[in-house]
Amino acid sequence: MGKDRSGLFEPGVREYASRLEHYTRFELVELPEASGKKLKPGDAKTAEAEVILGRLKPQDWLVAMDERGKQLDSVELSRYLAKAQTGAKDLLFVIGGDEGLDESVRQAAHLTLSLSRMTLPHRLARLVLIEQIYRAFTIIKGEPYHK
Ligand SMILES: C[S@@+](CC[C@H](N)C(=O)[O-])C[C@H]1O[C@@H](n2cnc3c(N)ncnc32)[C@H](O)[C@@H]1O
Repeated sequence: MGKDRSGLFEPGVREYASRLEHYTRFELVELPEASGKKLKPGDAKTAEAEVILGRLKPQDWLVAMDERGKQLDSVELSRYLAKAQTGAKDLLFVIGGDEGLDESVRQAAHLTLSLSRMTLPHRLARLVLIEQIYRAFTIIKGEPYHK
């Protein structure tokens, strides 16, 4: 959720997005956050959830990013990606806005994934996640990036 124009993390995200193009079709979708629109936090999350779930297609595996989710190591994440490839699934990783993700998004998720038990700003979570997706593809290909 939300655009990243901070200049802090976005160059790194762009770099990994361009590296990922060698391995897969990758699209970064920045949906407008509802939290700045004078809605109560709960209402903002519900509004954002409707937009997120409205984009879900039958072939998608939704991965809800949440610090309370399951923790995988990089090799385990690479196996998850490989399994999605084998099953011809599109992975839709969703990072929440300031208020986090609505329960309905977590309920609809194929996997709720934690990057750590610590709360990260969502723009930093985006950078960490995309690096891990890139790393996972290099693991699948047996390339030396992951040591
Ligand atoms: C600022 S955090 C929201 C925190 C919110 N208070 C909550 O309880 O979810 C914004 C988003 O970044 C992502 N995020 C932050 N820390 C994370 C972590 N450790 N693991 C996975 N995702 C994380 C999640 O998608 C979260 O919805």
